[in-house]
Amino acid sequence: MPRTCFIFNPMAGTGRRAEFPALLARYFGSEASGDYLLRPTEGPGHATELARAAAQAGCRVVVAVGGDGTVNEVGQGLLHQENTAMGIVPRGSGNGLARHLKVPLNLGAALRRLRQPAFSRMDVGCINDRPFFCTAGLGFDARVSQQFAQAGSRGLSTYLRVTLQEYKTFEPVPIAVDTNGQTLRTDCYVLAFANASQYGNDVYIAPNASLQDGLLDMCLINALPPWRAVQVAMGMALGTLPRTGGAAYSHTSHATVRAAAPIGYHADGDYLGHATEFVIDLLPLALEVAM
Ligand SMILES: Nc1ncnc2c1ncn2[C@@H]1O[C@H](COP(=O)(O)OP(=O)(O)OP(=O)(O)O)[C@@H](O)[C@H]1O
Repeated sequence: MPRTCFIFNPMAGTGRRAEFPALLARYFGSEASGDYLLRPTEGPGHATELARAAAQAGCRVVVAVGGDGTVNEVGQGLLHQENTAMGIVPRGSGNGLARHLKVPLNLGAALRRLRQPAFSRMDVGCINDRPFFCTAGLGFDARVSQQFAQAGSRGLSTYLRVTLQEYKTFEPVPIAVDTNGQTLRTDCYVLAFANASQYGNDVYIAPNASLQDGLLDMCLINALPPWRAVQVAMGMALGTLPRTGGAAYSHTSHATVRAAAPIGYHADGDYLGHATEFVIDLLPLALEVAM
């Protein structure tokens, strides 16, 4: 069995897709020589099956070639698999986890590193039993994920357009958050749980988040009048959100949330639906990564 399996989402990102197999051949030799496996995905969820099968067949590294959605699916397939680490070749639009891990955004450079990777472990979050590797959250960011998925195009400009459009109509929902022995009652504009620091595209929701501290950075934004929206947007872009006063932070490994009305939620930018009850947990160092 080859040591490395590349799981390639041909629909991820905004650029040219056909070039990846040729690039892979340049850095890893030909697939026929048995040096690696290349497995294109055929639709949502397929990367999880392919990753699990590759791990069970004995691959040491399974590489997600795509964005955070592909990383999430591959990561889910590798959870609880001994001796298989996840690599990333960032081919998505946002690439939040890859950026946090400082994986080169240049595909050739990312592939070169994977020829002799360094291994480490990272924490994994769960929201209502769905694993997330980068961020999860309730409220406005989930609404943006929901609308972005339906926008018909991807990339930063679509993301910004959708964000502005949804800002005009989004109404906060009253919530109660139980964590660290306390109950916090507030209106929720955004309640984010950050394992990694950013949403992608270097938009930082929790710039101090660590993948190895056994904790999620919980970030609450409870009102967004226009002046605060500008403050929050600037803080996210510059990585200075904690210093703006526009968001309140705490750290947690377990939280429950009850909402007064159904509220949307997402994991790694994938909109998961609406709910009124949420359980958020952290699995310490549950995934091995190869970078
Ligand atoms: N063959 C396919 N056809 C259509 N969709 C696919 C296919 N394979 C995977 N997908 C789906 O494509 C979605 C988007 O992939 P991904 O998130 O990796 O890219 P992205 O959205 O461009 O990047 P990012 O999440 O970093 O912004 C994933 O949710 C995945 O389930």
